Amino acid sequence: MTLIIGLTGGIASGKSTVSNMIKEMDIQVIDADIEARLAVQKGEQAYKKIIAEFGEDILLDNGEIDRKKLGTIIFNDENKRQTLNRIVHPEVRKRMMTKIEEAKKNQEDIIVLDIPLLFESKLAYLVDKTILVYVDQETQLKRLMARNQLTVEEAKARIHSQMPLADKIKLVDAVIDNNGSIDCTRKQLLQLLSEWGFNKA
Ligand SMILES: CC(C)(COP(=O)(O)OP(=O)(O)OC[C@H]1O[C@@H](n2cnc3c(N)ncnc32)[C@H](O)[C@@H]1O)[C@@H](O)C(=O)NCCC(=O)NCCS
Ligand SMILES: Nc1ncnc2c1ncn2[C@@H]1O[C@H](COP(=O)(O)OP(=O)(O)OP(=O)(O)O)[C@@H](O)[C@H]1O
Repeated sequence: MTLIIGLTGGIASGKSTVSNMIKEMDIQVIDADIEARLAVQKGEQAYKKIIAEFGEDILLDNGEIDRKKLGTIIFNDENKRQTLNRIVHPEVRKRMMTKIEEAKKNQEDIIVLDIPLLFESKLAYLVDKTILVYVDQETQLKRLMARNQLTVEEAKARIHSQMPLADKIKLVDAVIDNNGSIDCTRKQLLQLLSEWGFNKA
């Protein structure tokens, strides 16, 4: 039996930071953000649909999607965000399901799905256990602004396009508090995996 863990959080709450620690333990991580990038590469169905909906203005000179431009549009317009979600999410789900099936066939003990929108997109049925990477609002805002070079308004628009962490916290099996140091986060992760019977770490 493969234990499937869903790792979620909010934008810039530290999911990639935690999932990198998990990868270092030789546990397979399936990352929804990566699958979403692959799904909109030049020539893919979703790429064509995005151009049909958002126009060729959304492209860079090399024909790839201008992610910065598309981000600015969809994080400031709920209808357009939903349009993009309707195009991209089914493709992401398909890609993740294929990888889950492969992992099961390979009899992996444990795999982790890193899905920012695990609850918003109603994907929790895919996983056995859920972990929330939690930060307080101030830390989230500060880290997001620093990482993506955003103004307060731009960062808040992104945060508000997701379910608040205060609501997600009620839905998960475990919480990793990522307000403190990286070392403190790593300790919580190790403790949790060992509680769930995974001691290879
Ligand atoms: C809007 C896009 C072009 C911005 O690209 P960019 O490279 O700047 O950001 P990246 O893809 O790395 O996403 C960063 C974070 O933004 C948040 N986010 C991304 N898309 C969404 C969305 N539709 N709704 C809410 N939050 C989102 C997530 O927390 C994600 O981890 C891109 O995120 C996208 O295509 N989004 C639609 C697909 C999607 O929902 N992806 C999220 C996981 S399936
Ligand atoms: N404990 C920590 N202390 C200091 N900085 C941190 C900590 N954890 C993460 N960061 C920084 O905060 C930013 C957001 O972290 P990370 O990229 O892991 O978040 P994420 O949840 O994967 O984001 P996204 O949803 O946008 O993909 C990064 O710049 C990261 O280096």
